[in-house]
Amino acid sequence: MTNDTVVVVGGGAWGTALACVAARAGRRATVLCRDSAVADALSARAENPRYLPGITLADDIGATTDPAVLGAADIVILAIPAQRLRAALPGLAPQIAPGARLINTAKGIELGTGCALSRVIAEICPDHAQAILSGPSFATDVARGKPTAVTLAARGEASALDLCRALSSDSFRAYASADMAGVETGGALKNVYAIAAGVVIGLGFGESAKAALITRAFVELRRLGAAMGGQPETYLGLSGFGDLMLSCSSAQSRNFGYGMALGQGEDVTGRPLAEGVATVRIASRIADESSLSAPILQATKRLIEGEIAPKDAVEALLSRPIKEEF
Ligand SMILES: NC(=O)C1=CN([C@@H]2O[C@H](COP(=O)(O)OP(=O)(O)OC[C@H]3O[C@@H](n4cnc5c(N)ncnc54)[C@H](OP(=O)(O)O)[C@@H]3O)[C@@H](O)[C@H]2O)C=CC1
Ligand SMILES: O=C(CO)COP(=O)(O)O
Repeated sequence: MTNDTVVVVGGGAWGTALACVAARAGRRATVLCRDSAVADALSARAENPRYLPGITLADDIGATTDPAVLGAADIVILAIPAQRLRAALPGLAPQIAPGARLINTAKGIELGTGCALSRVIAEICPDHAQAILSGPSFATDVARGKPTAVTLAARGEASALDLCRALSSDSFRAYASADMAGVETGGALKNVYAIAAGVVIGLGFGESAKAALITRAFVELRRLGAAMGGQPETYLGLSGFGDLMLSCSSAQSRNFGYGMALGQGEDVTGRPLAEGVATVRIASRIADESSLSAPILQATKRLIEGEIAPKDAVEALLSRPIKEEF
């Protein structure tokens, strides 16, 4: 398989960082932006002042707003928000080269339908093989070339390994997996628990409480993920435990930041993208329909919907009946 040319759809923080990843791995990388001002800044100054201000990017990254660039791609990386995929893809799909492989990097579950994003992509691009890249990776770290490791899942070990090789470099290491459902659900659900961890810190409940929350969140995440088709061991890896840990422990995470603001009683309108807000709504419906116990997820949903105050949500979790840990 030829992997020379990578087109990244989405000129935001993650799309820009992933174009740097591809360029560092020796690929010809182009970002397909929606906004010509972002494309111009990337091309002329190797900068993305809107989404990654202050970071000088590799100067061999191309940028355009012309979807025709997809016609020359061997690999198309999708880096636009989860809830935008269904609307964005139909305009792009006819332009994508027939043999190109798609790698989705958005983290979420479709709100209106409960569909995994891989299903949304398969419905709109049925003839293209797809993969999922997910794991503990902040765009700012990755764009700066700081060491990062992620999971890359595809149907078939050979395909996953081939894509891992195509994107890995001395600062970015991708591990192959064949468990697309496990990698996808881990990335989507960790955002919900990052909001919950942010709430705990925003309330001033401290690091011990946060560690307890993360540990119990991990139990829930594995339970929900398994019900959505993931394999248990996948959640122990970078795209599961790794990403949960990162996102629940750093204010760099937009989901954690959203939760912290909620915990501090701030107005969250207009905050940066927090994918967990949509995911918690649909995941709570999925949990209810399958009668799965997910108290942290359900409390987070009630809190986000304004049905319960942050402090009461945490107290409700602590006052549940005493039971065995496992
Ligand atoms: N940032 C990170 O550290 C990481 C992010 N991710 C995931 O990557 C995905 C994207 O996140 P991120 O890049 O950070 O988000 P940003 O908010 O930084 O950027 C979103 C980008 O998507 C573009 N976009 C939105 N809607 C459309 C559309 N309909 N068609 C084309 N482009 C569109 C925006 O364009 P415009 O500027 O024109 O609005 C913007 O360039 C999310 O699912 C996130 O969870 C995964 C790992 C790490
Ligand atoms: O997914 C991420 C890190 O792996 C980015 O997290 P946020 O979307 O919460 O910023």
